[in-house]
Amino acid sequence: MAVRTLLGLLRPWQQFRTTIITLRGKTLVEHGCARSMSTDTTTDNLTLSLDSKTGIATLEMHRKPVNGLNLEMLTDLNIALEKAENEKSCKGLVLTSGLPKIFSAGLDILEMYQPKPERLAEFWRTLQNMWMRLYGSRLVTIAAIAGHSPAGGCLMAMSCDYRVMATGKYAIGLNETLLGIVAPFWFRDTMVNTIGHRETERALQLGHLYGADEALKVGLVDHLCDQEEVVKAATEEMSRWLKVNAVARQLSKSAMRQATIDKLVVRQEQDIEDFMTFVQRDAVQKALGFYLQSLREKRG
Ligand SMILES: CC/C=C\C/C=C\CCCC/C=C/C(=O)SCCNC(=O)CCNC(=O)[C@H](O)C(C)(C)COP(=O)(O)OP(=O)(O)OC[C@H]1O[C@@H](n2cnc3c(N)ncnc32)[C@H](O)[C@@H]1OP(=O)(O)O
Repeated sequence: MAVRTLLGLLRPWQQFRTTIITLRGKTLVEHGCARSMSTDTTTDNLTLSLDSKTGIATLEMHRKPVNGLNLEMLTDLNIALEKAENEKSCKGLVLTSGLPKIFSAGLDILEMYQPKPERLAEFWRTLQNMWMRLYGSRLVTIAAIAGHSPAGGCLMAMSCDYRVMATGKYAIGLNETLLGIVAPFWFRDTMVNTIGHRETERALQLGHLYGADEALKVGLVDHLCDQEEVVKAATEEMSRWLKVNAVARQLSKSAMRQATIDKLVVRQEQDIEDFMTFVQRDAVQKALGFYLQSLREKRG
């Protein structure tokens, strides 16, 4: 409190600071404003910025070409989410993409194809941690989806409290079976919690990718709007959520979600082992190889 009061006496130009942090050999540049306690972070993969007036942070993913979730991207996401979580003045987070026509293509398949075991384990643990952080966040989290969002992209969107999606020819869903792989139990649980058991059962087996209208109909997303409006619509919706008593809302969220998170907490090591065994099977490697090939051939 005393620090805040002192900072308030500083002139605006005295309050800005730039910090450079080096992390895993990469450089994060921070532009912070001491008065608002806000901190903006940009990495190769994302930008986190906080609007100090509203307390709404925007987390924009921009890993080319398709926001594929590799180890580095997931690490950056964990750091950004933790930073927003720990920033007292931050109340809500809009998760979006800076790439056209893509929210996220999900896990970077190259992390799973012909992997090095040590990195594979770290990759999966970092994904688990990112999901637990996002799904259990104290913040109001809204996904602004202006593009495709298969598999891991869909998981991230479902882990938010509310989803705004652009109308258009974009697809969202857990399509793992189309790759010859199986969505892990915590992906499945998150979908069951979002659209119910029967719809999840059907969608998972078929690897169904929903168009925007259909996603709205089954409750996979909550609102549709024009592509250019998704972030604005997400921010407008956020202001409604931020009017609710924060403690009551957070306790309600945790009452609904904590049991699902705890299931992974107690099985985290086993889940890593299961993943490693499954992914390194010959048949799975073959299926992933074919899928990667088909993606490449699609481009011609
Ligand atoms: C017992 C069980 C225990 C444990 C569980 C075990 C198993 C593991 C479960 C793992 C869960 C997996 C989750 C996932 O997220 S898997 C990833 C699923 N993602 C996809 O299927 C999306 C694939 N991509 C697409 O469909 C299209 O790319 C997309 C997103 C619609 C965009 O289309 P477009 O704009 O036309 O772009 P391109 O297709 O031309 O792609 C450009 C470029 O990117 C490459 N690429 C695309 N997606 C991925 C990806 N997910 N990973 C890696 N690379 C990707 C694509 O090949 C192109 O590359 P190029 O070299 O040709 O430029």
